[in-house]
Order: sequence, then C-alpha cells, then structure tokens
Amino acid sequence: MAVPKERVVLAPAQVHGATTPAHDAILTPQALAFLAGLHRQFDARRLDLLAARDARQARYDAGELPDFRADTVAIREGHWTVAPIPAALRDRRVEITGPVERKMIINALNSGAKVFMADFEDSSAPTFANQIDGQINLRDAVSGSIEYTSPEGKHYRVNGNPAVLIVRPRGWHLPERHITVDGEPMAGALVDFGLYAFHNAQALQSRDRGPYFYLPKLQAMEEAALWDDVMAAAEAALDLPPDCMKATVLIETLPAVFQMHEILHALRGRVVGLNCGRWDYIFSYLKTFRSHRDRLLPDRSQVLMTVPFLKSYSELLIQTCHRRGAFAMGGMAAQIPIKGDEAANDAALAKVRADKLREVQAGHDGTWVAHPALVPVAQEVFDKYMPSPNQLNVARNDVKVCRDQLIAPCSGTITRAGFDNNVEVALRYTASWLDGQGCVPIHHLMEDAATAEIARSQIWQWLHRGPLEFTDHAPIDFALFDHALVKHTHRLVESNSPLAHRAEQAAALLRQLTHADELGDFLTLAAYAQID
Ligand SMILES: CC(=O)SCCNC(=O)CCNC(=O)[C@H](O)C(C)(C)COP(=O)(O)OP(=O)(O)OC[C@H]1O[C@@H](n2cnc3c(N)ncnc32)[C@H](O)[C@@H]1OP(=O)(O)O
Ligand SMILES: O=CC(=O)O
Ligand SMILES: [Mg+2]
Repeated sequence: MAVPKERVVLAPAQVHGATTPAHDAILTPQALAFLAGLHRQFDARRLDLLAARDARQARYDAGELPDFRADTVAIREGHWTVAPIPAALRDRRVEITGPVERKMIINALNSGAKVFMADFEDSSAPTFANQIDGQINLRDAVSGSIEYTSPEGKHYRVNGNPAVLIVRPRGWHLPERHITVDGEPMAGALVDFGLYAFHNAQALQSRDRGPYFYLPKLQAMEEAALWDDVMAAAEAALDLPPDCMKATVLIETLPAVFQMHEILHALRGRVVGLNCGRWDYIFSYLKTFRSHRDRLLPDRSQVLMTVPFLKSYSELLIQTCHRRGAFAMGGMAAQIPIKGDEAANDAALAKVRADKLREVQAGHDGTWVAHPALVPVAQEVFDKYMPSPNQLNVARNDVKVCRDQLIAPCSGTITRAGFDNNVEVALRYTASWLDGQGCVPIHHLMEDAATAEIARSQIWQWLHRGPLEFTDHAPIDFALFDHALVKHTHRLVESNSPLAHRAEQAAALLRQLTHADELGDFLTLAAYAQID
C-alpha cells in the first residue's frame, strides 16, 4: 500500500567523520536535512555529467579536437546580457584567495583587497576537520565575530571595511565520503555550498553583501545549468529572493573555453563574471591532449600567459564577458614574497607586477593575488590603468580567436631542471596535501592542487608519449623518474620538515600514478582515499 505523501519523512544526511562539539553547530539536523534534499534532487544529474566528461575525454583520446558546439550557435550569436551586477561586486580590482583557515581568513578580510575568495578547492586539503572547521570560520566571519589568538599570543580580529566574501566550493568531481545520503557519499561541492548557504545566506542577504560563489572546473554549459538549478532550489528552500546567489565561473578547463557564452547564458540570472583560472587550464590542456603527441607542453616555467594558446584564451574570455555585461577576472601569478633576500623579492614582485599589467591592459576587470603583501602591488597597477571600477566598456572587438588558436601547440624545451622540479613539486605537494595542507610555498612559488596537477601530469605525458629526450639528447625515461623520486623522497625524509613522515606515502602514490598506463583524472581524487 502506498504511504500517504505527508507521512514520508526522508532521512537526513548521515555524518561518518570524527567531529568535535563545535562541529555540531554546523552539522545540525536541519542542515543535514537540507543537504539530503540537495543530494536527492541533484546527485544523479551530477553523476551523469561526470560520465559525460569521461565520454568527452574518450573522444579526445581517439583523436577528436575540442571545438565550439554546433547545437548552441543561437546562444553564441544571440543578443542577450547577464543580469545587473550587485553593488558589492562592481569593483573587484584585487581579489585575495586562500584556504578557509581561521587566521588566514582574518588576514585576507583585512588585506585591503576588494574581495576574498575563501577556498574549499585548489588550496584546501579536504580532511573532514578542515572542511567543517572552515564552515565554522566562515560562519564567524559572516557574523562579524571571528577572532583568533596565535600560539605566540598575537590576537587577530577583523577591521573596518573587510573584503567582500566569495566562497569556492569543491568541483563536481570530488566526493565527501564523511557525509552520506541513503548510503551514497555526497558531492563535496554540494556539502561545501550547502552548509555555507544554509548557515549564512540569510544573514548575508539582509546586508549590502550576499551569498556569492566561485564555481570551479566546469567543462560544459550543462554543468553550469546544474549549479543554477542547485542555487535556485537552495534559494527556495531557504526563503531567499530568486537569483540572490551570485556566481563567478572559473574558465579553467579546455572544453569550457569553447562554451563561455553558453555557460554565461545558463547562469545569466546570477552570473557576474568569468575568471581565467590559468593553472587548472594548463592542467586541462595537458589532460585533454594526453594522447596527442603533437601537443606536449614544454617545461612549466615556459608555459606563460603570453604563449599563443593562453593569450587567445584570456583575450577571448575578456571579449565574451564584456559582450554579455559580465566581469572578466584575471588569474594568479605564482610568485610570492621572498623573505630575507631583497633582490630575489624585488624580482618576484616585478613578475607579479608585469602579470597584472598585462591583465589590466588586455581589459581584465580585476585580478587575483595569493598573499596579502601582493595586494598593494596589484592594486597599484589596476588603479593606474583602470581608474573606473571596471572595464566593462572595453569591448575588445579587435580580438579574433578561432579554434586552432585555442588549442595551438606550444613551442619550448623540456629540460632536466624542469623534469626534476616537477618530480620535487609533485612529491612535496602531495605530502603536504595528505597531511592536511592544500597550499604551500616551494622554491618561492605558491603550489596548490592545480599547479601540482601540472607537475605530475607533465611527467606522465613526457614518459608515456615519448620517446623524448632533453636538449642534450639524454633520454627521458622511467629510470630517470624513479631515480628522481627516490632522491627527493630521501631528501624529504632526511629533512626537518614536518612532512618527512608523509614522504614515502606521497612517493608511493606518485609512483603508481606515473607508471599507470592511463593519466589519472585528478591527483586529489586518487589521494582522497588516503586523507584523514
Ligand atoms: C590555482 C589557484 O587556485 S590559486 C588560488 C588558490 N591558492 C591560494 O589561495 C594561495 C593562498 N596562499 C597561501 O596559502 C600562502 O600565501 C602560501 C602558502 C602560498 C604562503 O604562505 P606562507 O609561507 O605562510 O606566507 P608568509 O609566511 O609569508 O605569510 C605571512 C602572513 O601572511 C598571511 N598570509 C599568507 N597568505 C595569505 C593569504 N592568501 N590570505 C591570508 N593571509 C595570508 C600568513 O597567514 C601570515 O600571517 P601572520 O603574519 O599573521 O602570521
Ligand atoms: O583556480 C585557479 C587556477 O588557476 O586553477
Ligand atoms: Mg583551479
């Protein structure tokens, strides 16, 4: 006999990870019921879209090249714009990014940047504690009560005029195994988004700020449409005005660059811009062309934003956004301040300055920095070349970008130093990630999940798509990789680093990923089974 509808009470999401009493205020029965609703309504669609990614990649592996879609010409050629941009987001000249760690949140809010992108993604290692502590920290940041005292006794609190908060949930591909619904793991994206929205959207909406999000690693307009529907459902469930949740989408996969109009269109009621997520974009170029020997990339240090395929991508993004009334955000230079070496520090800052100058002169409406000391560097450049709050009026009608430019092969060399650096970065970053830290400085560069993906997928591609050789004609082969991995593992084990105990674990994972016949989809997906 059918049970009357009003009697059916569906179970809330179940928590499996270790929690503290403070976590209980985030993982409330109401919040878990809200998460369960999102999962039941949307997870099957998410899984279908992930299967569509696999099917797309299989076509690229068979030789197909990414291209603009034939079925969406009307969207690309149509006359439409995105909804008006809220006042709080009309000037985004400098955005600081960083993990959802308590002290860093306070420092970022106080940094002088217009926006703080609080990151559950590339710069976060998703231990359950990191994710839920991050929610506590964001709740306290939104309520204005966030404070912190360091072990050395330094006290932190938010000053007047903090940066506007935008939250980046995990991408569609990552599960959150510590929260299940009907026995299935939830999507990390829905957990991060859902908990932040549940606890903060009402409070944010009642002020001059709102529930704002950065959406990572999308590949297609259907994935954007899923986010649009998730946000609409959340707005309805939380009694919020339609389209009050705003989104900025990272264009950081190669397939997505061919659907920028479509992605804006799918989210047109709530999208405020696109962002050039250059590091994942380079990773995606590597992954998309993992079987194409004619499109191998040279050393990472040579793949700069000025190389043809990246220049075309950023210029097309600016033109697309401004045609639709949306912001075209720049991305992240990897240099960070260098302590105790003035000349090296000046050189690093000069590189950041040059990167921001290129961005503002190309027509970007703002940019990203990784460190508070870089806020004034980027701001000075944008203030000088962008006196108005944004450059939406810069149409870039001069830009004519075709498919072949977006996928152009990149000239350059593969050096011993580049190979060795990739092994070292992949190892040290993986060790850090497994230990719960998702962003680290290595050789004075910011390394996060996206940059580490470049390192480990380049090694894979050079080894599996060879035979290749260095400029001195020495072969690039597995023996070389194995030797470099042992060397760097040994160095880490022998060092004073708190990550020494993770070295062997990280090395085993990298050895397995590098020797595998197929390039693994995501380092973080493979490593997730071992975290916590
Ligand atoms: C590809 C992408 O997705 S880019 C976006 C993701 N990446 C990021 O967000 C990068 C975030 N940046 C960072 O995590 C850090 O800057 C690192 C790991 C690169 C360097 O960190 P550290 O070596 O600790 O920097 P450093 O010692 O110079 O820090 C000095 C102070 O600035 C703070 N700080 C550094 N970076 C940040 C940041 N991004 N946000 C807020 N505060 C920060 C530190 O907490 C420290 O504070 P304190 O003086 O009060 O103790
Ligand atoms: O998320 C940003 C990127 O560069 O990747
Ligand atoms: Mg990224």
